[in-house]
Amino acid sequence: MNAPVTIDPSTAIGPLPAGHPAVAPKRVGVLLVNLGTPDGTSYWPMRRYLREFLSDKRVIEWPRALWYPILHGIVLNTRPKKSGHAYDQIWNRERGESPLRTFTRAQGEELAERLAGHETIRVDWAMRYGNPSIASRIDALIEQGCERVLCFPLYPQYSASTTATVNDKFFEHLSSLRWMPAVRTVPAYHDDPVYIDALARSIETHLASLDFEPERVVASYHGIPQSYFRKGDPYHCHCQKTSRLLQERLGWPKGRLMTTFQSRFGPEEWLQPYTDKTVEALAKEGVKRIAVLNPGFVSDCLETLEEIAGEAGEIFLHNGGTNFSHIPCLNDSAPGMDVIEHLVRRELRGWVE
Ligand SMILES: C=CC1=C(C)c2cc3[nH]c(cc4nc(cc5[nH]c(cc1n2)c(C)c5CCC(=O)O)C(CCC(=O)O)=C4C)c(C)c3C=C
Ligand SMILES: [Fe+2]
Ligand SMILES: [Fe+2]
Repeated sequence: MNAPVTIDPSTAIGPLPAGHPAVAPKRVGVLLVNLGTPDGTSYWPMRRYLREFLSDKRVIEWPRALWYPILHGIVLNTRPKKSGHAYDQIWNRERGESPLRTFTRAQGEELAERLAGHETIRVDWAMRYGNPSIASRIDALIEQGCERVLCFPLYPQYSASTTATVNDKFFEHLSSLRWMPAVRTVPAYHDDPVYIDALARSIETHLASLDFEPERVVASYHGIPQSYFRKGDPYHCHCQKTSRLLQERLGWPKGRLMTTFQSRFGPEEWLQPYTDKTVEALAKEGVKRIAVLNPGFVSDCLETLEEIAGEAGEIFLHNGGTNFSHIPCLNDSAPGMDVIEHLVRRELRGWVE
């Protein structure tokens, strides 16, 4: 019988017994996770991405027996071409990837720089759907010696269809590991003062750069089906609270900042008022100048660049508006990184001093 190992492998004091696996230094990992992205805009990469995304029960809650025939029989035959065309309008050709991936990488790199004073911290980033996968980046963090990992779903407002599914995927991979790291997840931060202040500063800076003064500013959030809200998803309340705090922080009169919901998918009723219908109605009522921001998106992506900066702008101008401007997401701007850094430092308390 072998003699028991008397050294503490986590501190690696003393020589390891023959055959003992190499012991890495103790580190703390931070994993930023955003929604996802196809690897390319042509049919097959689009189809692979949409298949993974739209097979998620947290995203489409319909019974599988009802949804799968529609998904595989109709959606995956028609949507890849349509979505591929939309991605083509915004694709980052220099890097060969979607803007969401470019911005998420930039956020990861900038956060790593901001935390460089802490030798034990390693920062990485991943996508819930597509690449780099959450599993592959957890493995990479563990390989670097991370025994503790903070998972950061990059969504200010909680929704089961975004925050929860990132955490599901994170825990799914942990369940396959023999030596599981200790973990924490970053909660939604829809009412965090640092986030509200960053949004307000981004609005003020953008409006100051315009050669017109918008009569209305529209805060457009990604929608969810009404049925998810009725089942208890707090997303709608989180969005409303973000808008209220933002309006208070800006010191604007009631009504100047409007809240709307975009990106409907499928036949169900979604959260209202709808963004496209609202900008159309504003133009028809005689409002000439508006600006739109997307407080629920940490990075610009298909839904902000193509659907809002592109389509919503066209709808507004086509119906009588004269000036339309899209206020960029916080992305990797200094105020945006202040938010991410603030939340990560707060959640690492007790793990990193
Ligand atoms: C029932 C379907 C969907 C729900 C619920 C949903 C919720 C939801 N999504 C985001 C953020 C993003 N969604 C993005 C794209 C996107 N979303 C859906 C459907 C649902 N989203 C679809 C079908 C698509 C793809 C669009 C297309 O192919 O035409 C993106 C953009 C990704 C990118 O790479 O640019 C984001 C971000 C939130 C915040 C949310 C609920 C709160
Ligand atoms: Fe979505
Ligand atoms: Fe969209």
